Amino acid sequence: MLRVAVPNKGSLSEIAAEMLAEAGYSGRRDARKLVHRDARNDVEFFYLRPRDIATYVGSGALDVGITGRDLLLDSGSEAVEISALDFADSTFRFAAPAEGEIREIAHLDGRRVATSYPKLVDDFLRERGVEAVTVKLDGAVESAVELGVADAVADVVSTGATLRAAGLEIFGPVILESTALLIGGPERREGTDRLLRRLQGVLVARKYVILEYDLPDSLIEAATEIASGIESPTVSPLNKDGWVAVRVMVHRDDANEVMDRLHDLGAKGIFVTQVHAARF
Ligand SMILES: Nc1ncnc2c1ncn2[C@@H]1O[C@H](COP(=O)(O)OP(=O)(O)OP(=O)(O)O)[C@@H](O)[C@H]1O
Ligand SMILES: O=P(O)(O)OC[C@H]1O[C@H](OP(=O)(O)OP(=O)(O)O)[C@H](O)[C@@H]1O
Ligand SMILES: [Mg+2]
Repeated sequence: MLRVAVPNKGSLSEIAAEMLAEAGYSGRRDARKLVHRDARNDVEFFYLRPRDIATYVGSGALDVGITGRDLLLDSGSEAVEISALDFADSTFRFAAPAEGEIREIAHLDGRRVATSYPKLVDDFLRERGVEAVTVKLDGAVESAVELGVADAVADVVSTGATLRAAGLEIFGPVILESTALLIGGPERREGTDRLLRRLQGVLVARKYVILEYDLPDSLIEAATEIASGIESPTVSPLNKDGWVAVRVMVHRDDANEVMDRLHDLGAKGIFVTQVHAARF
């Protein structure tokens, strides 16, 4: 039975649970439950703090887990990235008071940097020869400067709204680009590949739609240039001389533009359907 670590709280938990459900797994019904066994799929889910997941997986206590790249690297665990999961994208950045003196990482020498990711920050600064004191906080790190416990912060940035609201401005290089990951131990356990294929199926289903339309067969080449599909479009005969039916996968975000272009080319009866699941 594959033992899977799933985030029980925070930014990752809801989408992780949604993806597993879309991938055909049953999940816990009660948010206080710590373990859920999906016997049909031969998987057991352990609901854990996102920050602890890399520790469990790296030690071999659990086989795989869903967590953020920033949390994985900060943990110092031996767990490895198996695949990115296309959610919880963020960058990890330094920030200091706008109009202040700290404008580059060299200015952090001898200063205090508040963060929830002390290893990530220490490693980054040490490699660049900067000696700062990291102040470990659990969250709401942006308040640390205003409240006088630090001179700068290093934190997760998505829209930047939290930093702006605290009067802080980003400076220095990107510390890390983070995203949600499927992680595993140093050795890949049996059953991991099946979970990975299912999650990748969910990613494809979220990203693509199926476009179908009818077209004079003389226009197939031009239509393929507009939408070429993953391999190539499926073209079937219609019961009308000189016409074909075409089926093709397109990026969800491009679907309307592609439909407009196919319409202008001469396609008829263009419609879009959802992909519910996929295997590649
Ligand atoms: N605003 C955000 N946008 C995108 N990803 C985020 C955001 N905040 C946190 N993350 C990502 O979520 C993961 C952090 O998990 P964590 O549980 O700490 O989330 P959280 O929202 O900070 O939860 P909490 O603060 O309630 O503990 C990290 O990988 C981090 O990069
Ligand atoms: O750039 P933004 O879109 O504003 O998002 C970034 C903020 O989101 C997260 O905070 P969260 O809500 O998780 O609170 P926390 O600081 O307690 O972790 C993160 O720690 C930043 O503070
Ligand atoms: Mg947070």
